[in-house]
Amino acid sequence: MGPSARRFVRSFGYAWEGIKAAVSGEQNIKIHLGVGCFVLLAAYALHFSAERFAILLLVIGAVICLEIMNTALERVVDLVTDDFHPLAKQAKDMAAGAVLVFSVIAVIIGLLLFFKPALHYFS
Ligand SMILES: Nc1ncnc2c1ncn2[C@@H]1O[C@H](COP(=O)(O)OP(=O)(O)OP(=O)(O)O)[C@@H](O)[C@H]1O
Repeated sequence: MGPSARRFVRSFGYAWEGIKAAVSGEQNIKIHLGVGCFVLLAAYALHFSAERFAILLLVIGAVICLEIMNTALERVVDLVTDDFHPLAKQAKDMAAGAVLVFSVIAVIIGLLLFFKPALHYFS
């Protein structure tokens, strides 16, 4: 393997370490992962079309990515200051707000995606 290929593989290793650190350190990410797996299983059971499945995967992936970015930002803020700082509060609260906004959108998209297949399944 050449040096650039080795660097490429190593960067995957660092990214994997970041994912593991975020998941093990944050209860919210564990919950979102659990809910995501459950929703994917439910979609499979309801025989979702490829298009519905793709949208669902996109939404679940986006929520988890946002959670990881939020966690990264929390770490950076904690690294910069141990003291109370209004800007630190704003930064953390804004990142948490971004997760909240997309989580609400994700629930709405989920309901829209599940409505027809669930109706079809239970009728
Ligand atoms: N250094 C800081 N200065 C000012 N406000 C802060 C600071 N650190 C955290 N806060 C605020 O205190 C509240 C709780 O933050 P806390 O650190 O307990 O949780 P978090 O870092 O947001 O999330 P987690 O519990 O997952 O680490 C939030 O409103 C956050 O913005």
